[in-house]
Amino acid sequence: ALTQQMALSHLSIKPGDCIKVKGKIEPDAKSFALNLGRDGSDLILHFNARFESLGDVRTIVCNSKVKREWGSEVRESIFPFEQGEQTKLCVHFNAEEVTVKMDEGHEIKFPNRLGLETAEYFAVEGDISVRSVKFD
Ligand SMILES: C=CCO[C@@H]1O[C@H](CO)[C@@H](O[C@@H]2O[C@H](CO)[C@H](O)[C@H](OCc3cn(-c4n[nH]c(N)n4)nn3)[C@H]2O)[C@H](O)[C@H]1NC(C)=O
Repeated sequence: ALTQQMALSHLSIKPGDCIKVKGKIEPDAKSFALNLGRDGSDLILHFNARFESLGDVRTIVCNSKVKREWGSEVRESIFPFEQGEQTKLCVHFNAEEVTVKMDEGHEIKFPNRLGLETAEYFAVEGDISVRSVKFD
């Protein structure tokens, strides 16, 4: 399992809000993840950047979680992260999809399988040290 760096709950994140995370990826990072949803058991997005983990190399794996059960994974085609570097991610969602904007304009979209209209939970885990989290 990934070490939890930060978990915020009792939020009321609305469609259109942007969650901006700035952090530094560890020099020997294997994996880091962002989780957004109702709580740790019900996630509209688990965004897992794997440098080298679970058989994946430099691959973003996205998934959802419903009542603690993982959904079906999607492996993205971009991997705009480097070990030891600063990174900035902006997560926002609506009832249809979740969007993650990364550095240099890279962007991925993932279906909002739970159809959540608000999110109360946001967590960051793995080999990243979070410098700031902004909701605006
Ligand atoms: C090929 C073998 C079977 O498939 C593999 O099955 C693994 C286990 O489900 C998949 O890894 C999980 O993928 C999840 C997203 O779909 C998460 O990234 C999960 O790591 C986050 C995590 C671990 N844990 C955790 N570990 N131990 C406990 N108690 N909790 N909780 N959350 C990973 O452990 C992994 O991504 C998946 N790989 C493929 C290629 O499908």
